[in-house]
Amino acid sequence: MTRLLIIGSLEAELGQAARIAASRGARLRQADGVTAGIAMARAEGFDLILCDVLHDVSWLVASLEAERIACPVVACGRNADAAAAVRAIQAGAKEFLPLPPDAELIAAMLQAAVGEVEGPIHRDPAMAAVLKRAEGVARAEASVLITGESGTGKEVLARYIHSHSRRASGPFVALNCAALPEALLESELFGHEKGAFSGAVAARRGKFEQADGGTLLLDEIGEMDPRLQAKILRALQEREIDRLGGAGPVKVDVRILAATNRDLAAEVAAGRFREDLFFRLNVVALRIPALRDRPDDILPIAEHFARRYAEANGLPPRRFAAAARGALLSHSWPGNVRELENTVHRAVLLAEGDEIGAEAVELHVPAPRPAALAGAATLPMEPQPARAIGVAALVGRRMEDVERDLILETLTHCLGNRTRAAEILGISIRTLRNKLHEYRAAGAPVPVAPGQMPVAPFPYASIG
Ligand SMILES: Nc1ncnc2c1ncn2[C@@H]1O[C@H](COP(=O)(O)OP(=O)(O)OP(=O)(O)O)[C@@H](O)[C@H]1O
Repeated sequence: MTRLLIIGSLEAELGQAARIAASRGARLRQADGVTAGIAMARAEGFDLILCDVLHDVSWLVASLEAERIACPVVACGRNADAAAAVRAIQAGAKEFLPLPPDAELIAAMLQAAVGEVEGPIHRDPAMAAVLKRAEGVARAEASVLITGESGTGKEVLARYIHSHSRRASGPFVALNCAALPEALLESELFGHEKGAFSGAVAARRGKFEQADGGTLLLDEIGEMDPRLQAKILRALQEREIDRLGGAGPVKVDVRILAATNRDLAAEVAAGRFREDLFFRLNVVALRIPALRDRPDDILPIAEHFARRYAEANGLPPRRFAAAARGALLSHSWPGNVRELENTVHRAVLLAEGDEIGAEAVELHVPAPRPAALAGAATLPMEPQPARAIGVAALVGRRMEDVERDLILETLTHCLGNRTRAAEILGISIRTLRNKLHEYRAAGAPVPVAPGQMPVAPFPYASIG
């Protein structure tokens, strides 16, 4: 179920949008203005915010970013108001929803906000076996540890388990434990009271409380430091958490799913991960095979994304030519489904003619991995972080040049989608914007997302 916050008056067309969203199963909250909306987002957590352009979308986006409240914002306004749409997108809104609302666009927007609701696309027996096991454990309350290389679909599988569980009507909340430094991660997980630390200007519910009655996915749990591991263990055992600066424990009813691309057993052996927490999380283990080990999944997933991105960009649906299918099947997909999705997205935009030809399928052949830099505790065949790939080739270059190239290359890889690029780079969107501004001023070509100019139909599939 999508938790949707609407900022604006529900009297006119926005009310219609709210009714459509509710009829599509969204759980709605409404705020009259941005200040009230931010307070609600801080306290409750949402999957999506729909904000009328009559309100200050730019301030909303900047405040969410400043408070690290990860939630996509879709701006909405009267169809004819193109200038407002452009301003909203420039202010950082993911998309623009023209009013009066179209029921199908709202459905697509809600679906994109919660990710892949249809469940993992699959045809390969190796993946079918994983899903069968996932369905089997979904209805139990046990914790599940999902492992697999980066981009194999661990979060997709976690959502699938949630949607097949008894908690399906409750919230699904995901947190990337590697994305934040320890102190911030702690307040993100457990929440804090007003004044708990300098900068805690208002009380905030943590992810545990937001997931109450539902499921909490702790992604990249292998990156969590031991002190927080102990607090997670306590939350699991006692079913209660302590807000930072709070007066006493708060009861929570949350099922924990954890995901990692590390070999947690090896992390335990190396003394970096608590054994008791490992056993607690690893009640059921699900390992998603790398895409190259389930080749029968490649074409169905590619076709799914070809349809989705054609629709999102207002292009006719096209099939892959035989040579393109051959190229997709012979690639090793070190970035797994995420890489396949990006490749297909790009191919859909580049292809000319009635079919998607091999020339539109741009495949990146990864540089060989220097053995000396390979991480000891990663899974076999794990694609290494960029720092381990070809670092020697960078010696002799200026730091700022390397940074610029990395930023622009990542943005190109993300087809100009700044939110995604900032996520991958681990920097705030504001930092990214400032850097791009500098590069543009210095004459560097900066890629722009095809969906950045709001031309109908709007590419909702790019949310998230
Ligand atoms: N079987 C699938 N069918 C359709 N889409 C998929 C499938 N598996 C993954 N995806 C898509 O691929 C992308 C990466 O998936 P996801 O984020 O779940 O991977 P992950 O293993 O959690 O990655 P990471 O380790 O980097 O967090 C997402 O856009 C997701 O929707």
